Amino acid sequence: MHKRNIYLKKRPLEEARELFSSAFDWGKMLAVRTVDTVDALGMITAEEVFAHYSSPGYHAAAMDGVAVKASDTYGADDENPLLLKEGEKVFFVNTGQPLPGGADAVVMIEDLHQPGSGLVEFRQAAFPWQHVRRVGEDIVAGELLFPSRHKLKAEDLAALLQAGVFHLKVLEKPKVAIIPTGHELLDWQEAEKKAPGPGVIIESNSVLLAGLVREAGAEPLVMERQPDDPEVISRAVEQAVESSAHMVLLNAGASAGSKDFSVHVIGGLGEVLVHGVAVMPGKPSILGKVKNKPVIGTPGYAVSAWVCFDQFVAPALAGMQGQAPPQRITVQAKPARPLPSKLGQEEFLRVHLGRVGQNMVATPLKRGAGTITSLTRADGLMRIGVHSEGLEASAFAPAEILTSERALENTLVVVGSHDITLDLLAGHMAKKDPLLRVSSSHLGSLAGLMAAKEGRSHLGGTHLLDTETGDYNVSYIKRYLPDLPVKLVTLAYRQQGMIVKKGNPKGIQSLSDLERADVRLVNRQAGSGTRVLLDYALAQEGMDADNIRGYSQEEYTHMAVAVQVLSGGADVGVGILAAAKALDLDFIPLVQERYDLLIPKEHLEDHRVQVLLDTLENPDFKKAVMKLGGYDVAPMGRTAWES
Ligand SMILES: Nc1nc2c(c(=O)[nH]1)N[C@H]1C(S)=C(S)[C@@H](COP(=O)(O)OP(=O)(O)OC[C@H]3O[C@@H](n4cnc5c(N)ncnc54)[C@H](O)[C@@H]3O)O[C@H]1N2
Ligand code: MOO
Repeated sequence: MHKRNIYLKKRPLEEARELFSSAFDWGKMLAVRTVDTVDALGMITAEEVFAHYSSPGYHAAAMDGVAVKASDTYGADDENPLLLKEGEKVFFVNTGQPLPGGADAVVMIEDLHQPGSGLVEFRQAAFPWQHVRRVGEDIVAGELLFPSRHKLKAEDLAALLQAGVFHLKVLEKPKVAIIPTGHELLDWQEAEKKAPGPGVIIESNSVLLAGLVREAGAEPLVMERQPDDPEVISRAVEQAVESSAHMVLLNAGASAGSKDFSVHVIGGLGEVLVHGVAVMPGKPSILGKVKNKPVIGTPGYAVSAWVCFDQFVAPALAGMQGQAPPQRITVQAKPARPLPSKLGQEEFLRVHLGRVGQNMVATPLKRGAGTITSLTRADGLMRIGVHSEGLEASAFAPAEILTSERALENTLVVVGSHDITLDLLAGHMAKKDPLLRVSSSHLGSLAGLMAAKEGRSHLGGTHLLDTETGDYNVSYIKRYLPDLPVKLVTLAYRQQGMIVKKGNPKGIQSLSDLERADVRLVNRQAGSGTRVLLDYALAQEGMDADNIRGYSQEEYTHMAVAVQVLSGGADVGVGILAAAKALDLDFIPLVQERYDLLIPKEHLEDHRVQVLLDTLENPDFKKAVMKLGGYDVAPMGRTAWES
């Protein structure tokens, strides 16, 4: 068996970047070539560019009217109108036309009177060069238009043509070879024919990396996928290094698995500069050098590959093209909940961002390196430093923006209990206002109450049963938010019950079955309404949580509970019917409960909240919720209580 990798040394990110950047002469990697100006969009100038022609090349009328010699009009005013003869001293011109001999000013057609017989009347003197674009007003022949290493935009190409520069020297585009590796990978064309089975992964990193390469102004060369065989991979890397590519990305096999060969391959062909970086995701990144070309081992997990690209490849491609490393705009944001992080490594946390009152609130997305949706849904990145154990919910920290600043102002921030209708709601709200987005954090009802209290959300879902009165939410709000004016709006009544495998193989019928030795529960987190419900039901039945296997195994959403049941992590979980239906699981009803939205009154007039409240009146939305199953939408939008 091949020896497993042990990281040479986990380098701090900055040190790894420095080692990599100083190992190459980036600025000298790209050849220079001449292209037609019209084809040079996005290219980088290889030398200074000077104008050949002036623009305009002649004195031109800047307005429609007449050209005159200004001094011929001196003395004209309302009392002393001046008549000049057309063709002698006055010449009609249109915008852009050259001034006829001797003329040095243009009078706009609106300011003239034409009494007839070729005479033009002036009631105001013109001053020299009025409404005239003089030779070289814009560009003077010989002047510097662009420095070397300037990235050409559309307006730059237009200026170059005006200046008579029709061909110019640019840097060739960097070429980046991408080699996907892994026995388990399946091309999408094959996956289209038949859904991949266990152990088979649809190959998607090559499209991820190729896209990122393009966005960095370079050209991807996606090579054939390679099996987990060090000799074969080595040959492929060698071939890529010998090719016209300026850089090679060897994807996956970067970490310590028995089939992770990248570091041996790169080391065998050349030199490993860095293996292992103190970042997460992206830890197993490999930075190497083969025949003076950079060869990078990008980790197999998509987010890790993205971080590796973002931190090493993108700055390198910028350096090759004489550009500063890309830098994102940052905002100061408050995390919607405390975000603990491992000491000793920098974490790149993907977050939703949205403004609540004065605060920009950051809601963390999934943290796993294999969760590509944590990137597709991210508005920002919060970086938790190597020496930090995490971010506190009350403290501001910088977030790098991945989307537009405008989008951040259009996000409704929802923190509280999870309900599947909240996901539907976002789509229906967008029909009313396409710019609106919803960021939903599923932390449970009680955490939602706290977020509302602390100004970290616009609203939150809650379904906290008052075990004494049988009512929902009100007593909790009175206890936890005594001073916050709020409105409680009902979203729906919903069916809670036990989610079990299709066909109910364990024959679970009632709560008492949870105490059976062959039954394993997946629970919801403390502070969630569903947990309150289960604990209450157990107490009523006189059951002891200690006798329930899996009671301490917690999940944060109904869907996560259903996934555990589906995948065999548990036999039963308490949740809503819609979650069971979504995964084709069976369901044993327990109770119908009221699910409300808690809205602090200070946000009631907010446009985003208004759109939400309007959507609760929308029959299409109600229909869509009913279709999920297990919901009674009759009370949707009703005020359940207000303080
Ligand atoms: N014992 C240890 N295991 C792991 C460690 C470690 O330090 N010790 N590191 C973990 C970390 S962190 C990461 S990140 C991953 C990535 O490791 P590899 O670069 O070796 O990647 P693979 O194991 O080959 O693949 C991971 C994952 O990604 C999928 N994959 C690979 N290529 C593609 C592709 N082209 N398109 C889509 N998906 C791809 C692959 O199938 C795997 O599921 O390792 C941890 N393990
Ligand atoms: O650090 Mo790995 O890069 O978590 O996924």
